[in-house]
Amino acid sequence: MTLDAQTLFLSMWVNVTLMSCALAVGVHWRQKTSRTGIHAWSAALLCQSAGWALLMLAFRGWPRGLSTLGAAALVASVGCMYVAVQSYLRRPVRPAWVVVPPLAVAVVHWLVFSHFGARIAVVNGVLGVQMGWLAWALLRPGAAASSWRWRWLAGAGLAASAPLVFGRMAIALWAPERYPAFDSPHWLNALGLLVNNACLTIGTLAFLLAHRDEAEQALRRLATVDGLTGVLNRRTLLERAEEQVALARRHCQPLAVLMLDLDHFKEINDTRGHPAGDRALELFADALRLTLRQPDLVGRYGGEEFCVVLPMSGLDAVRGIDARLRERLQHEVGPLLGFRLGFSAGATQLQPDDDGLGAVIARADRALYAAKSAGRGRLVLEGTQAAGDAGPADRAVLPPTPTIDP
Ligand SMILES: Nc1nc2c(ncn2[C@@H]2O[C@H](COP(=O)(O)OP(=O)(O)OP(=O)(O)O)[C@@H](O)[C@H]2O)c(=O)[nH]1
Repeated sequence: MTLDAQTLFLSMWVNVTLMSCALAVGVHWRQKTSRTGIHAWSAALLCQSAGWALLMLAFRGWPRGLSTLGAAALVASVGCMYVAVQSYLRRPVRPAWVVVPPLAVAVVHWLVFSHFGARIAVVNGVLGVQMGWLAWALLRPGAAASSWRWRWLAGAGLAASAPLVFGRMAIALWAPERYPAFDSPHWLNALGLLVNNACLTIGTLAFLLAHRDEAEQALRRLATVDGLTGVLNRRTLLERAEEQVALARRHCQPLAVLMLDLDHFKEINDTRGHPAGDRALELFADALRLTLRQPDLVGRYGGEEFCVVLPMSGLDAVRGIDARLRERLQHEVGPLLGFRLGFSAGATQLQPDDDGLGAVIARADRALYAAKSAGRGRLVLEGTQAAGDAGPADRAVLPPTPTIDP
């Protein structure tokens, strides 16, 4: 069996065109997650398909114009691959890197068209540099936190293609008379078509994997994080807090739980509307996150109620957090919202006889209720007897700070 370049070309062209159409139709344009990356890859395949078709058509007529357009389309195709790669590596896309190479190649190809070696060398040189750079961006160690599977697949395909393209450039530069015409049955053409086809098929698989990984991450995020505020949702908070309680009990370490509830929140909704209420919740959660340390857990416990779990911490830490949060609300959040936001808080510590998280949260909730009953805008501490500590339990009501004035 001999490798027929025309049959190989046709099978590559049909494959690339079908993959491009299937991706464009199969991955909905309105889908929010990882939309840019997969559609950029689909556009790359479409440019490949157009580029190769134009190069073939150039043998039938208007060779200068059609082969110039074909060369520009192939370079534009690698520009679209760059957008796909940057999108999944979460790196910024420089529009100039997408637009300038195909335009420059088109101009130079048109100008040096009568010089066979030069025009082939220019196109292949630019393609080789683009592919080599992309392969490096994908394969270099520590390229991104994203999954190595798709990076490796896409990078390997590009790394295999780049030397072939550079080889074509070298022949065109130094032995143009030996350069095989694109439609001739030469082994170099057959090899190029085979590698190109394999690289694009593997690339499609790689970007589908990247797309799936990103969608999976988005789903995982949706399942663990509260959509409005970005803090943990109640279920995830309780799961992680339960683990922290078990650890604290095993190692006789302190652990504090702080419940916070916005004051007069209903009034904000009623007088300023729900969007203002939502914005207040978002800014409150942001302020809370900024006030906490990395190992602390924060979650939305109910509508305008938040729960904070502080591993390895006692009530002193709670006092500090409460004071810093009130400060932040007054000086940073208030001016952003245009009104003052206040909260009540109740806190407690893990006790040696607590049988689990439920008991600790129930005590913190009671302390929060006491803070509300005592006039809001304050912190109530309950149960200072820490795990492993034999001191008496007490309850302290911290003085109120200015509450909301909606
Ligand atoms: N905008 C908005 N409002 C919410 C959300 N979740 C709960 N709420 C509202 O929060 C309000 C809570 O009202 P209350 O339980 O009376 O609490 P409050 O007005 O803060 O009163 P105190 O806690 O006693 O100071 C209700 O009107 C809920 O509809 C939300 O996600 N967005």
